[in-house]
Amino acid sequence: MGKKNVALKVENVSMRFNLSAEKVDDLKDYVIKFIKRELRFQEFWALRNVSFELQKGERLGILGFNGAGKSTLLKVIAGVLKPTEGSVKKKGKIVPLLELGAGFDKQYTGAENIYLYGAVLGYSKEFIREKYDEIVEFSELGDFINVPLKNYSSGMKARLGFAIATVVEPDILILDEVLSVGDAKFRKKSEKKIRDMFDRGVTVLFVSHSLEQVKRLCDKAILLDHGKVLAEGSVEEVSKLYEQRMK
Ligand SMILES: Nc1ncnc2c1ncn2[C@@H]1O[C@H](COP(=O)(O)OP(=O)(O)OP(=O)(O)O)[C@@H](O)[C@H]1O
Repeated sequence: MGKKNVALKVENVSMRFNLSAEKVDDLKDYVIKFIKRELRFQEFWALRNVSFELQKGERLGILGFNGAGKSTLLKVIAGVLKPTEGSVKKKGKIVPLLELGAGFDKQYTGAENIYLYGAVLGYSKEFIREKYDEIVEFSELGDFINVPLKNYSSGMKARLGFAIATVVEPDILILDEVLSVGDAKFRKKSEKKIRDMFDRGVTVLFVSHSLEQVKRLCDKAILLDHGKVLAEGSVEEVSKLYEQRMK
């Protein structure tokens, strides 16, 4: 495959978080400790030197136990977090389906939230207006679309979030556990929508705790362990290694 087909290049990405190591009781205590320079932060590296490359249309599963750094890596690639070191180069429009509905306001109706959340995702008002009916239909909310979100069940909110976020045609799609939302029927429908995007050659980054789902949807995988890439290769090879480590 030629270089011109590279959709995503992650180079030596490291991400450091500062965890407060000192117990601070209140603001006064904080100020005193700060002045006396007694405040220490413990450094924590959630990602260490992560590098990989994806060609257009490749679908990468990111495997690893709790706290391995999977969500952090997706956030760095989506541009939500700036890496402490390293760089991410991407080609085309990227749509992150991270925490669905994080941009929702409970006081407003579903219809109003379509515009609100759409704006959070960077869509124009005209674009949302054009896609409005399609979003409502996919969400299957019916008359509930005119009810404030505080009266929605969590599955209903997730359905609306998924419908809004997937109405665009992205070049790179980031999926973090989102295929586990909604009931079985909606999950099936979501998976079909995502498969249709696959057919159109979208590049995918996928995190799921369901190994079976990763095997079904991805062709490549990496295994993260304490922020480092432990293995990289075909989804069969890497998931075999992951399964061995589970025992
Ligand atoms: N904002 C933050 N500040 C400090 N530490 C953080 C922050 N975000 C994540 N971490 C830490 O970074 C590590 C990796 O977290 P991350 O959420 O990326 O793991 P994960 O592989 O997605 O885990 P899970 O499978 O549980 O979702 C964890 O130890 C977590 O506590």
